[in-house]
Amino acid sequence: SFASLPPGPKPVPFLGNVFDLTAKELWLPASRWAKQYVYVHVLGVGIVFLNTAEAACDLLDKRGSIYSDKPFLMMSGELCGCKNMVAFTPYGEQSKRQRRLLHKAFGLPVIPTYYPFLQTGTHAFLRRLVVEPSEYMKHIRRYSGGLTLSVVYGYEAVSNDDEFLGLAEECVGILSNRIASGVGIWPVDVFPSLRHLPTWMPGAGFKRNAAIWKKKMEEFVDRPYEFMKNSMKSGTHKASFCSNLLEDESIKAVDNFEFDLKWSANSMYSASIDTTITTVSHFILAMMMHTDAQRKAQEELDRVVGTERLPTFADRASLPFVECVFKESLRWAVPVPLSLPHRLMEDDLYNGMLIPKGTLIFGNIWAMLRNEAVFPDADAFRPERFLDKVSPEMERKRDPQNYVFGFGRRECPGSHLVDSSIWLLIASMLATLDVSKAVDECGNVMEPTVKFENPIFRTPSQFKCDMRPRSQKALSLIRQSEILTT
Ligand code: HEM
Repeated sequence: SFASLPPGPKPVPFLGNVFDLTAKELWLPASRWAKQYVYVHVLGVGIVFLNTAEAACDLLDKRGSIYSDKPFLMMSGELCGCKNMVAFTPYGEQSKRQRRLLHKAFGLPVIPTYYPFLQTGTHAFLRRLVVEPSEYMKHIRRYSGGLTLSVVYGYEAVSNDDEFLGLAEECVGILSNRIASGVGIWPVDVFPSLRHLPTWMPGAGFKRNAAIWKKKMEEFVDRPYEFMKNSMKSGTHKASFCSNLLEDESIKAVDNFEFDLKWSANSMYSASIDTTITTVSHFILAMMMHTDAQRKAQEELDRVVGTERLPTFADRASLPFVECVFKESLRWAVPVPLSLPHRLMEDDLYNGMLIPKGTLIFGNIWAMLRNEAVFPDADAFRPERFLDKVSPEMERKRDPQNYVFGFGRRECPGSHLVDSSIWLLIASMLATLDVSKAVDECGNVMEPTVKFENPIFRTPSQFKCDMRPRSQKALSLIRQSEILTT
């Protein structure tokens, strides 16, 4: 018998499921179309959404040798110049070299060497937040972009309007809202000859946009790198991931080293910003909606850390409820809900279905983290769920960190950094701030309304909230942190 394709919504002739693939919250219909796996196609490009952890593990992890490629896309890769960004590089020598560099920068063993950086960055974030709480999104951007700029390039962002931070905001915005919107497939990806349309012709608007975006992307990759090289030349540089590697003669000898370094550095920088913003905004939203959970975490911090100092990594093991808040924030946020696409390199058979070579595979992380069998009352923010005693197997199954960073050989190389950086940010905010719903001029409590408009990241639109120091003592701890760290 012939194996059939996985189920999915009915396509229209020729165009396929173009009309089903909305740019907003695509993870919602993708979860509804079928329980386990969904097949759609756009202009003949096959796409599978994997809605269960089992399917993601069976295919993306266990069959990683054929499920780790990336699509070659004429529009994003070639015309917009993104093909050497780590999330776009085909599976092979280049992607392996780049991932080795990322691992050198942010692999598990090196994370503790960043603790002082993370501490200083977190305290500076708190200081900005108490001065200007309504601008929390900008402060998170400055924190996360600033952290990678300084660790990766030795560059210190001087203000929220820093030029490199602005460039990153603009470029990541173009990438996710324009270039990769929907599932990121453009007519020119399917009919490469369209690239030869003269730019002035109707229908060639994509070429004019691509030319503008490509220039921006090149600036985004080149300018921080040139800053770092110039400061090395003049001897004014701060030691950074890039400068350390450039001074290491044995590594420098590897073919394509500088090219890989430049693009890997940019990938670390660009991938850390919107993901951190999304996670921390969800945490703030959750705390203002669930003051009971906030109080419980604060009581734990007061009992374990006291109110005479700010929390540190040494406290982490003694703060089980803060850990639950951290995990639940990641689960509830699902910062990258459809992960990033992988491309299947050969025809594959799975549970009697045929998945053709070239199919793009999206792990539907949103659906996995809303699975009622593992997370009862899954839509609710309920940190206590992680305190329920369960088997070691279930313990692993319900750990959001096993999902939110994607799967297999393309899994997020920033996961260890995030585990430390966002934990400290959350613990420090809980220790010092009270978060509640904002109140308008007439004294009415304002219920937050959030929308999710970014096609790649589940970033909540900015909402109003009230954030203030828990006490005079907390405020002076925040202010003193500057003196202590400088
Ligand atoms: C809460 C924070 C973050 C989340 C939820 C997150 C999530 C993800 C996900 C889902 C993927 C796709 C994995 C796949 O294809 O299966 C990914 C890829 C990636 N992430 Fe992250 N990420 C976060 C932060 C970071 C940070 C801080 C860095 C900086 C080092 C980073 C660097 C990357 C890179 C370079 C890739 C592409 C990897 C490849 O294609 O080989 N991420 N991330």
